[in-house]
Parts: sequence; C-alpha cells; structure tokens
Amino acid sequence: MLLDHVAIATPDLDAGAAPYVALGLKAEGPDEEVPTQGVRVRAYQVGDTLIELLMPTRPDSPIAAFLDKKGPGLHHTAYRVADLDAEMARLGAEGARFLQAAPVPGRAGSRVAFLHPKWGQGTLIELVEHPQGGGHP
Ligand SMILES: CC[C@@H](C(=O)O)C(=O)SCCNC(=O)CCNC(=O)[C@H](O)C(C)(C)COP(=O)(O)OP(=O)(O)OC[C@H]1O[C@@H](n2cnc3c(N)ncnc32)[C@H](O)[C@@H]1OP(=O)(O)O
Ligand SMILES: [Co+2]
Repeated sequence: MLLDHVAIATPDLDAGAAPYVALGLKAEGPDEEVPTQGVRVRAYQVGDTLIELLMPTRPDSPIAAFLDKKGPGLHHTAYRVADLDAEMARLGAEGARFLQAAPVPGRAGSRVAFLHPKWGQGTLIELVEHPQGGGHP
C-alpha cells in the first residue's frame, strides 16, 4: 500500500501554500474543486506522494467544521488501494467504522472512503482508488 496524500486544512490556499512554495515545490496543475466534499484542492508532489491543501467552499464542508474546531493544520492521511470496494468489504467485516456506505468521488477522478478518527486512533484515514489503478506519479 502506498501513501497517496497528506491533506492539510486551510482557510486560504495561497496562505496555506506559502511554506511549500518557500520549500521550492510546484503545484500539480490547476486547483481542483470537489463539490461533493465542499473543498477546493491544491496539490504538491513530494516523492511518491502528494501534499493536498484543502480549502472549504461552503459552510457545511467538513473542512469548514474542522477549521472552526481545530484551526489550520493536518487533516487526514490517505492510502492508495487497488480495489476500494473489496478493501471496504474486508475492513468492514473486521469492524472498521467507515463514514460512507460506499465510495464517493475524490480528486482527479478517484473514488475515496473515510474511516472515523476514533477507529484511526485519533487520525482521519482515507482510502483512495484511482481510475485504472493509475494516479500519481
Ligand atoms: C479532495 C477530495 C478528497 C480527496 O480526494 O482526497 C478529500 O480528501 S475530501 C476531505 C474532506 N472530507 C472529509 O473529511 C469527509 C470525512 N469527514 C467527515 O465525515 C467528518 O469531517 C468527520 C471526520 C466525521 C468529523 O466530523 P465532525 O462533525 O467534526 O464530527 P465529530 O465532531 O463527531 O468528531 C468526532 C471526533 O473526531 C475528531 N475529528 C474530527 N475531524 C478530525 C480529523 N480530521 N482528524 C482527527 N480527529 C478529527 C473530533 O475532534 C471528535 O473528537 P472528540 O471531540 O474527541 O470526540
Ligand atoms: Co483526501
């Protein structure tokens, strides 16, 4: 399994990006909006993984709620799987606490599902399946 991305919540993509720009990273293409999650995303490739900056696009976005409670910072880690349906069935049978009954749309044509932070021992965990098993790099 690969670490697909590390996601950071920010109220402003340019402000959130400042440390990564200073480190010399270049954004992967244009910002992308994911309406089903109420976020706008800017991604930076670091080795085989991405840093994803998430800015809320509406007040009921999970990122807006997170920023209200905790402020800007690390929001979740995401792990790439080949077959998300199979992985959800496998983990569900072991009692894992998914936040969705079935995969939902993610960035760049991916399908994603989240595991509750209580199940993640204090960390929100996402599973990602890319189209045709592809994705970065
Ligand atoms: C860009 C698209 C896509 C991609 O392709 O990668 C994305 O990544 S979209 C990212 C945004 N979407 C989501 O996060 C969807 C899943 N999240 C949720 O359903 C909710 O955010 C949540 C995790 C259920 C939390 O919702 P909330 O209303 O805050 O619920 P609670 O108040 O009941 O929180 C429970 C408990 O969990 C703690 N918490 C909340 N968020 C996090 C977090 N990101 N990391 C760690 N812990 C978190 C929260 O503080 C509560 O703890 P206690 O107070 O101790 O109970
Ligand atoms: Co994510």
